[in-house]
Amino acid sequence: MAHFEKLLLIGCGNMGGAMLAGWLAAGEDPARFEVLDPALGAAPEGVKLHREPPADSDHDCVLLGFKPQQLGELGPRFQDLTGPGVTVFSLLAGIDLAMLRAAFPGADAHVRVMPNLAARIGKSPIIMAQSGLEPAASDAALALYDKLGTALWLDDESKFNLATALAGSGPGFVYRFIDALAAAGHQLGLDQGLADDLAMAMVEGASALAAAADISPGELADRVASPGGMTREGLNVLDADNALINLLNETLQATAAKGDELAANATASR
Ligand SMILES: NC(=O)C1=CN([C@@H]2O[C@H](COP(=O)(O)OP(=O)(O)OC[C@H]3O[C@@H](n4cnc5c(N)ncnc54)[C@H](OP(=O)(O)O)[C@@H]3O)[C@@H](O)[C@H]2O)C=CC1
Ligand SMILES: O=C(O)[C@@H]1CCC=N1
Repeated sequence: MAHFEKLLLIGCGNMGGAMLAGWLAAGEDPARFEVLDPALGAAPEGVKLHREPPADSDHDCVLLGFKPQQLGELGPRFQDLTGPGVTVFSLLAGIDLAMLRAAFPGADAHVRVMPNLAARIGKSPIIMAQSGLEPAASDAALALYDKLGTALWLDDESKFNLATALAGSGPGFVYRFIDALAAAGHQLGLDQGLADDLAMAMVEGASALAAAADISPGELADRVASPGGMTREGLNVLDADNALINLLNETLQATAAKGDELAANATASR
């Protein structure tokens, strides 16, 4: 039996919209998708848009793309859309499988999915954890999300918020880094436009090289630092007292902790 032939995306904002665009760009048939979003301007061509929960949809899975803070309010409204024969895929940060099972008890299976915005261009890591999928359905789920980048099962769900902080929120931190690098270049004397262009082009090339290289980013950093040269002086600033590592440690901790808080608040509001 085929799995996940018709996906109903509930909430097509920044992340859901990026995923839908990514699937369509990867050549998926738009007829495979429907969207439920009360105020969305328009769905992509060929994708049916519902303003109200549809009574006649033949979907076999939903993808929850609204905010975790809305679970208590919206969960009860979508019981009819998540009955037997339907798998619930959820993007809701912090909301764990036990909470998804409690919110959508009629569904066949429940899957946490954590992509990032690069799903739009097929370059997102996608972390997944599941409950209730048979092996063939599990393979089909992985294949569906693999079209948006690289999908993988995280065996230990207790690490999901931490993995989310690194890979789901991560682009936000990288964009902040690019901005900060450009701002520093400008403050020290480069024209703003030149600093912006150099920072962007540098990060694009450096990350492509790191992805293609057969040595680690740490070794690559050492290759950039010519003996007795300039780069080592800058690396010394980042490395002093583990400054950068400590900063990122704190960044990931704060981000992951917010996932626990979102879950606790959603539980309290049930
Ligand atoms: N942004 C990101 O990079 C990532 C986000 N996520 C997760 O994705 C989810 C969405 O986040 P994000 O895309 O950033 O947020 P957005 O606010 O951009 O998207 C949420 C969407 O849900 C819609 N919505 C609101 N109420 C309803 C309703 N009753 N029925 C259907 N749709 C509704 C919103 O419409 P309206 O705007 O009109 O209220 C909006 O289009 C969250 O759970 C988040 O944790 C996961 C990974 C990365
Ligand atoms: O900020 C958030 O909560 C979501 C989850 C990961 C990225 N964005």
